[in-house]
Amino acid sequence: MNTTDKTPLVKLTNVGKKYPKLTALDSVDMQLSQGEVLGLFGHNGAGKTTMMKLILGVITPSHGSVEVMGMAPDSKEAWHMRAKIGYLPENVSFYEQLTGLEVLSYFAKLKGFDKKHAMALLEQVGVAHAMKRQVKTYSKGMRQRLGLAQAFIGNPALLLLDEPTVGLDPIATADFYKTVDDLKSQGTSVILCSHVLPGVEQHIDRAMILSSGKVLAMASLAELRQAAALPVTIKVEGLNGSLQDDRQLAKFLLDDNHRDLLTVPEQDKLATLRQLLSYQAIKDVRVDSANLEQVYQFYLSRHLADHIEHKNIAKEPR
Ligand SMILES: Nc1ncnc2c1ncn2[C@@H]1O[C@H](COP(=O)(O)OP(=O)(O)OP(=O)(O)O)[C@@H](O)[C@H]1O
Repeated sequence: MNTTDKTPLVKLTNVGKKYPKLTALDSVDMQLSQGEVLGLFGHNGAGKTTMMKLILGVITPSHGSVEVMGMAPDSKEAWHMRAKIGYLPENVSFYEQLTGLEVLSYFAKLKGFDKKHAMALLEQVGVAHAMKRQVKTYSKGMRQRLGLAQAFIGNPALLLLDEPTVGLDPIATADFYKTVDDLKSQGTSVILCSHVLPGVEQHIDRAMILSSGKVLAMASLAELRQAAALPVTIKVEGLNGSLQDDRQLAKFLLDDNHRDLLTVPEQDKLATLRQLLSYQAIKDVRVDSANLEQVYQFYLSRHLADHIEHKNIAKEPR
Protein backbone atom coordinates (compact mmCIF):
# COMPACT_ATOMS: atom_id res chain seq x y z
CA MET A 1 0.00 0.00 0.00
CA ASN A 2 1.40 3.39 -0.93
CA THR A 3 -0.23 5.04 2.05
CA THR A 4 1.82 7.06 4.52
CA ASP A 5 0.68 8.42 7.86
CA LYS A 6 -0.02 11.76 6.21
CA THR A 7 -2.05 10.51 3.25
CA PRO A 8 -5.63 9.90 4.29
CA LEU A 9 -6.75 6.32 3.79
CA VAL A 10 -10.25 7.53 2.98
CA LYS A 11 -11.08 10.94 1.58
CA LEU A 12 -14.57 12.21 0.86
CA THR A 13 -14.79 15.60 -0.83
CA ASN A 14 -18.19 17.28 -1.12
CA VAL A 15 -19.82 13.88 -1.54
CA GLY A 16 -23.54 13.63 -2.15
CA LYS A 17 -25.85 10.75 -2.98
CA LYS A 18 -29.25 11.62 -4.39
CA TYR A 19 -32.16 9.32 -5.15
CA PRO A 20 -35.17 10.54 -7.16
CA LYS A 21 -37.17 11.35 -4.03
CA LEU A 22 -34.53 12.09 -1.44
CA THR A 23 -30.96 13.08 -0.73
CA ALA A 24 -29.38 10.25 1.25
CA LEU A 25 -26.07 12.10 1.73
CA ASP A 26 -25.44 15.81 1.30
CA SER A 27 -22.02 17.44 0.71
CA VAL A 28 -19.94 15.35 3.07
CA ASP A 29 -16.25 16.12 3.61
CA MET A 30 -14.29 13.59 5.61
CA GLN A 31 -10.77 12.26 5.88
CA LEU A 32 -9.74 9.15 7.75
CA SER A 33 -6.10 8.57 8.65
CA GLN A 34 -4.25 5.32 8.95
CA GLY A 35 -4.93 3.74 12.37
CA GLU A 36 -7.83 6.07 13.10
CA VAL A 37 -11.21 4.90 14.41
CA LEU A 38 -14.24 6.97 13.41
CA GLY A 39 -17.62 6.41 15.04
CA LEU A 40 -20.53 7.15 12.75
CA PHE A 41 -23.75 8.00 14.56
CA GLY A 42 -27.22 8.93 13.41
CA HIS A 43 -30.85 7.87 13.60
CA ASN A 44 -32.41 5.41 11.14
CA GLY A 45 -32.10 6.72 7.61
CA ALA A 46 -29.40 9.30 8.49
CA GLY A 47 -27.12 8.08 5.70
CA LYS A 48 -24.62 5.86 7.56
CA THR A 49 -24.95 2.78 5.35
CA THR A 50 -24.95 5.01 2.26
CA MET A 51 -21.59 6.41 3.32
CA MET A 52 -20.18 2.91 3.84
CA LYS A 53 -21.48 1.77 0.44
CA LEU A 54 -19.83 4.77 -1.23
CA ILE A 55 -16.52 3.92 0.44
CA LEU A 56 -16.88 0.30 -0.66
CA GLY A 57 -17.56 1.45 -4.22
CA VAL A 58 -20.86 -0.45 -4.31
CA ILE A 59 -22.67 2.76 -5.20
CA THR A 60 -21.42 5.85 -7.02
CA PRO A 61 -21.71 9.40 -5.66
CA SER A 62 -24.11 11.82 -7.39
CA HIS A 63 -21.48 14.50 -6.90
CA GLY A 64 -18.12 14.93 -5.23
CA SER A 65 -15.29 12.44 -5.02
CA VAL A 66 -14.53 9.38 -2.92
CA GLU A 67 -10.95 8.16 -2.62
CA VAL A 68 -9.88 5.03 -0.80
CA MET A 69 -6.15 4.30 -0.62
CA GLY A 70 -5.69 6.96 -3.29
CA MET A 71 -8.21 5.67 -5.84
CA ALA A 72 -11.91 5.77 -6.66
CA PRO A 73 -13.36 2.64 -5.01
CA ASP A 74 -15.86 2.08 -7.84
CA SER A 75 -13.10 2.08 -10.48
CA LYS A 76 -11.71 -1.02 -12.23
CA GLU A 77 -8.21 -0.31 -10.88
CA ALA A 78 -9.49 -0.61 -7.32
CA TRP A 79 -9.95 -4.40 -7.46
CA HIS A 80 -6.75 -5.25 -5.57
CA MET A 81 -7.34 -2.75 -2.78
CA ARG A 82 -10.73 -4.37 -2.08
CA ALA A 83 -8.89 -7.34 -0.54
CA LYS A 84 -7.60 -4.88 2.07
CA ILE A 85 -11.07 -3.83 3.15
CA GLY A 86 -13.14 -5.72 5.70
CA TYR A 87 -16.88 -5.07 5.77
CA LEU A 88 -19.51 -6.20 8.20
CA PRO A 89 -22.95 -5.32 6.81
CA GLU A 90 -25.96 -4.70 9.00
CA ASN A 91 -28.08 -7.87 9.39
CA VAL A 92 -25.37 -10.17 8.15
CA SER A 93 -26.51 -13.42 6.50
CA PHE A 94 -24.65 -16.43 5.17
CA TYR A 95 -25.18 -19.66 3.24
CA GLU A 96 -27.28 -21.55 5.76
CA GLN A 97 -26.37 -25.04 4.52
CA LEU A 98 -22.62 -24.55 4.90
CA THR A 99 -20.74 -24.98 8.16
CA GLY A 100 -19.17 -21.97 9.84
CA LEU A 101 -15.73 -23.19 8.77
CA GLU A 102 -16.84 -23.69 5.15
CA VAL A 103 -18.33 -20.18 5.04
CA LEU A 104 -15.24 -18.54 6.47
CA SER A 105 -12.81 -20.62 4.39
CA TYR A 106 -14.75 -19.57 1.28
CA PHE A 107 -14.48 -15.85 2.13
CA ALA A 108 -10.84 -16.28 3.18
CA LYS A 109 -10.02 -17.89 -0.19
CA LEU A 110 -11.69 -15.01 -2.05
CA LYS A 111 -9.19 -12.73 -0.34
CA GLY A 112 -6.20 -15.03 -0.87
CA PHE A 113 -6.05 -16.59 2.60
CA ASP A 114 -6.23 -20.23 3.60
CA LYS A 115 -8.37 -22.43 5.84
CA LYS A 116 -5.86 -22.14 8.70
CA HIS A 117 -6.38 -18.38 8.77
CA ALA A 118 -10.16 -18.98 8.82
CA MET A 119 -9.81 -21.38 11.75
CA ALA A 120 -7.70 -18.90 13.72
CA LEU A 121 -10.35 -16.21 13.21
CA LEU A 122 -13.14 -18.55 14.30
CA GLU A 123 -11.12 -19.18 17.44
CA GLN A 124 -10.63 -15.45 17.94
CA VAL A 125 -14.36 -14.66 17.76
CA GLY A 126 -15.33 -17.65 19.91
CA VAL A 127 -17.19 -19.91 17.48
CA ALA A 128 -14.46 -22.52 16.92
CA HIS A 129 -16.47 -25.06 18.97
CA ALA A 130 -19.32 -24.81 16.41
CA MET A 131 -17.26 -24.50 13.23
CA LYS A 132 -18.35 -27.88 11.89
CA ARG A 133 -22.06 -27.12 12.38
CA GLN A 134 -24.27 -25.70 9.62
CA VAL A 135 -24.86 -21.96 9.95
CA LYS A 136 -28.63 -22.57 10.11
CA THR A 137 -28.11 -23.96 13.63
CA TYR A 138 -26.29 -20.79 14.83
CA SER A 139 -27.80 -18.31 17.28
CA LYS A 140 -28.02 -14.59 16.38
CA GLY A 141 -24.88 -13.82 18.39
CA MET A 142 -22.96 -16.69 16.74
CA ARG A 143 -23.93 -15.40 13.29
CA GLN A 144 -22.75 -11.94 14.26
CA ARG A 145 -19.43 -13.38 15.49
CA LEU A 146 -19.07 -15.24 12.18
CA GLY A 147 -19.77 -11.94 10.41
CA LEU A 148 -17.02 -10.26 12.40
CA ALA A 149 -14.58 -13.08 11.62
CA GLN A 150 -15.41 -12.55 7.93
CA ALA A 151 -14.68 -8.80 8.26
CA PHE A 152 -11.37 -9.46 10.07
CA ILE A 153 -9.98 -11.74 7.28
CA GLY A 154 -6.44 -10.77 6.34
CA ASN A 155 -5.94 -8.02 8.97
CA PRO A 156 -7.55 -5.39 6.71
CA ALA A 157 -6.17 -1.88 6.25
CA LEU A 158 -9.72 -0.54 6.43
CA LEU A 159 -12.63 -1.97 8.39
CA LEU A 160 -16.21 -0.86 7.85
CA LEU A 161 -18.50 -2.14 10.56
CA ASP A 162 -22.24 -1.58 10.47
CA GLU A 163 -23.79 -2.24 13.89
CA PRO A 164 -21.01 -4.66 14.95
CA THR A 165 -22.22 -5.33 18.50
CA VAL A 166 -25.86 -6.13 17.70
CA GLY A 167 -26.73 -9.51 19.20
CA LEU A 168 -23.42 -9.84 21.06
CA ASP A 169 -23.41 -10.59 24.78
CA PRO A 170 -21.30 -8.33 27.07
CA ILE A 171 -18.25 -10.62 26.95
CA ALA A 172 -18.34 -10.91 23.16
CA THR A 173 -18.78 -7.12 22.95
CA ALA A 174 -15.70 -6.59 25.12
CA ASP A 175 -13.75 -9.12 22.98
CA PHE A 176 -14.88 -7.29 19.86
CA TYR A 177 -13.64 -3.91 21.11
CA LYS A 178 -10.34 -5.49 22.13
CA THR A 179 -9.91 -6.74 18.56
CA VAL A 180 -10.70 -3.25 17.23
CA ASP A 181 -8.12 -1.74 19.61
CA ASP A 182 -5.52 -4.35 18.53
CA LEU A 183 -6.17 -3.79 14.82
CA LYS A 184 -5.98 -0.03 15.32
CA SER A 185 -2.61 -0.38 17.04
CA GLN A 186 -1.43 -2.35 13.99
CA GLY A 187 -2.50 0.54 11.72
CA THR A 188 -5.99 -0.54 10.63
CA SER A 189 -8.44 2.33 10.09
CA VAL A 190 -11.98 1.66 11.24
CA ILE A 191 -15.38 3.21 10.56
CA LEU A 192 -17.88 1.91 13.01
CA CYS A 193 -21.54 2.79 13.08
CA SER A 194 -23.70 1.93 16.00
CA HIS A 195 -26.95 2.81 17.71
CA VAL A 196 -25.58 1.42 20.95
CA LEU A 197 -23.64 4.40 22.28
CA PRO A 198 -22.60 3.31 25.78
CA GLY A 199 -19.23 1.59 25.65
CA VAL A 200 -18.19 2.96 22.24
CA GLU A 201 -16.55 6.21 23.28
CA GLN A 202 -13.26 4.90 24.65
CA HIS A 203 -12.59 3.04 21.38
CA ILE A 204 -13.08 5.88 18.87
CA ASP A 205 -10.79 8.78 17.97
CA ARG A 206 -13.49 10.92 16.42
CA ALA A 207 -17.25 10.88 16.09
CA MET A 208 -19.33 11.96 13.10
CA ILE A 209 -22.96 12.80 13.80
CA LEU A 210 -25.22 12.53 10.77
CA SER A 211 -28.84 13.56 10.35
CA SER A 212 -30.87 13.41 7.13
CA GLY A 213 -27.66 13.01 5.13
CA LYS A 214 -25.96 16.06 6.67
CA VAL A 215 -22.92 16.09 8.93
CA LEU A 216 -23.97 17.89 12.12
CA ALA A 217 -20.60 17.52 13.81
CA MET A 218 -17.30 15.70 13.41
CA ALA A 219 -14.47 15.88 15.95
CA SER A 220 -13.01 14.08 18.94
CA LEU A 221 -15.39 13.60 21.81
CA ALA A 222 -13.43 16.08 23.92
CA GLU A 223 -13.77 18.72 21.19
CA LEU A 224 -17.47 18.00 20.71
CA ARG A 225 -18.03 18.24 24.46
CA GLN A 226 -16.18 21.51 24.63
CA ALA A 227 -18.04 23.03 21.69
CA ALA A 228 -21.35 21.91 23.15
CA ALA A 229 -20.41 23.40 26.56
CA LEU A 230 -22.29 20.62 28.30
CA PRO A 231 -22.03 20.77 32.10
CA VAL A 232 -20.08 18.36 34.25
CA THR A 233 -22.01 16.41 36.87
CA ILE A 234 -20.47 16.25 40.36
CA LYS A 235 -21.89 13.93 42.97
CA VAL A 236 -20.77 14.37 46.57
CA GLU A 237 -21.17 12.17 49.61
CA GLY A 238 -21.13 13.08 53.27
CA LEU A 239 -22.33 16.70 53.19
CA ASN A 240 -25.98 15.99 54.11
CA GLY A 241 -27.51 18.92 52.30
CA SER A 242 -25.13 21.56 53.67
CA LEU A 243 -24.39 22.81 50.13
CA GLN A 244 -27.75 24.57 50.09
CA ASP A 245 -26.23 27.15 52.46
CA ASP A 246 -23.07 27.58 50.40
CA ARG A 247 -23.46 30.83 48.45
CA GLN A 248 -20.88 29.81 45.86
CA LEU A 249 -22.14 26.28 45.21
CA ALA A 250 -25.89 26.35 45.86
CA LYS A 251 -26.55 27.71 42.38
CA PHE A 252 -25.10 24.54 40.87
CA LEU A 253 -27.35 22.16 42.81
CA LEU A 254 -29.52 20.18 40.43
CA ASP A 255 -32.75 20.69 42.44
CA ASP A 256 -34.19 20.40 45.96
CA ASN A 257 -34.52 16.63 45.66
CA HIS A 258 -30.85 16.14 44.78
CA ARG A 259 -28.90 18.05 47.41
CA ASP A 260 -25.71 16.13 46.69
CA LEU A 261 -25.73 16.52 42.89
CA LEU A 262 -24.27 19.55 41.11
CA THR A 263 -24.28 20.42 37.41
CA VAL A 264 -21.33 22.70 36.80
CA PRO A 265 -20.12 24.47 33.63
CA GLU A 266 -16.76 23.01 32.51
CA GLN A 267 -14.95 26.30 33.25
CA ASP A 268 -16.16 26.25 36.90
CA LYS A 269 -15.22 22.61 37.49
CA LEU A 270 -11.86 23.09 39.22
CA ALA A 271 -13.00 25.99 41.41
CA THR A 272 -16.04 23.94 42.45
CA LEU A 273 -13.91 20.91 43.29
CA ARG A 274 -11.53 23.03 45.37
CA GLN A 275 -14.44 24.51 47.28
CA LEU A 276 -15.98 21.06 47.83
CA LEU A 277 -12.72 19.62 49.13
CA SER A 278 -12.53 22.38 51.76
CA TYR A 279 -15.45 20.65 53.53
CA GLN A 280 -14.02 18.37 56.23
CA ALA A 281 -17.14 16.15 56.20
CA ILE A 282 -16.84 15.24 52.53
CA LYS A 283 -16.53 11.46 52.05
CA ASP A 284 -16.40 11.05 48.29
CA VAL A 285 -16.68 13.00 45.03
CA ARG A 286 -17.58 11.66 41.61
CA VAL A 287 -17.07 13.79 38.51
CA ASP A 288 -18.70 12.84 35.19
CA SER A 289 -18.26 14.69 31.90
CA ALA A 290 -21.08 14.48 29.35
CA ASN A 291 -21.08 11.05 27.74
CA LEU A 292 -21.41 10.25 24.05
CA GLU A 293 -25.16 9.83 24.36
CA GLN A 294 -25.59 13.32 25.86
CA VAL A 295 -23.26 14.86 23.26
CA TYR A 296 -25.20 13.11 20.48
CA GLN A 297 -28.54 14.31 21.87
CA PHE A 298 -27.21 17.86 22.15
CA TYR A 299 -26.21 18.09 18.47
CA LEU A 300 -29.42 16.46 17.25
CA SER A 301 -31.66 18.73 19.37
CA ARG A 302 -29.75 21.81 18.26
CA HIS A 303 -30.18 20.76 14.64
CA LEU A 304 -33.91 20.20 15.18
CA ALA A 305 -34.30 23.60 16.89
CA ASP A 306 -32.46 25.34 14.00
CA HIS A 307 -34.66 23.51 11.52
CA ILE A 308 -37.90 24.63 13.26
CA GLU A 309 -36.65 28.22 13.54
CA HIS A 310 -35.77 28.19 9.86
CA LYS A 311 -39.23 26.96 8.95
CA ASN A 312 -40.92 29.62 11.12
CA ILE A 313 -38.84 32.40 9.58
CA ALA A 314 -39.78 31.14 6.13
CA LYS A 315 -43.48 31.18 7.13
CA GLU A 316 -43.46 34.75 8.56
CA PRO A 317 -45.40 37.22 6.38
CA ARG A 318 -43.19 39.80 4.67
N1 LIG B 1 -31.53 2.58 -3.32
C1 LIG B 1 -32.20 3.53 -2.66
N2 LIG B 1 -33.23 4.17 -3.24
C2 LIG B 1 -33.90 5.15 -2.59
N3 LIG B 1 -33.62 5.54 -1.34
C3 LIG B 1 -32.62 4.93 -0.71
C4 LIG B 1 -31.84 3.90 -1.32
N4 LIG B 1 -30.89 3.49 -0.44
C5 LIG B 1 -31.07 4.22 0.68
N5 LIG B 1 -32.09 5.08 0.53
C6 LIG B 1 -32.58 6.06 1.50
O1 LIG B 1 -31.48 6.86 1.90
C7 LIG B 1 -31.62 7.23 3.27
C8 LIG B 1 -30.35 6.84 4.02
O2 LIG B 1 -30.30 5.42 4.12
P1 LIG B 1 -29.17 4.64 4.89
O3 LIG B 1 -29.39 3.19 4.67
O4 LIG B 1 -27.86 5.20 4.50
O5 LIG B 1 -29.49 5.05 6.41
P2 LIG B 1 -28.79 4.55 7.76
O6 LIG B 1 -28.31 5.75 8.47
O7 LIG B 1 -27.83 3.47 7.49
O8 LIG B 1 -30.06 3.97 8.53
P3 LIG B 1 -30.23 2.72 9.55
O9 LIG B 1 -29.72 3.17 10.88
O10 LIG B 1 -31.70 2.50 9.57
O11 LIG B 1 -29.48 1.56 8.98
C9 LIG B 1 -32.87 6.54 3.80
O12 LIG B 1 -33.94 7.47 3.74
C10 LIG B 1 -33.10 5.43 2.78
O13 LIG B 1 -34.47 5.11 2.66
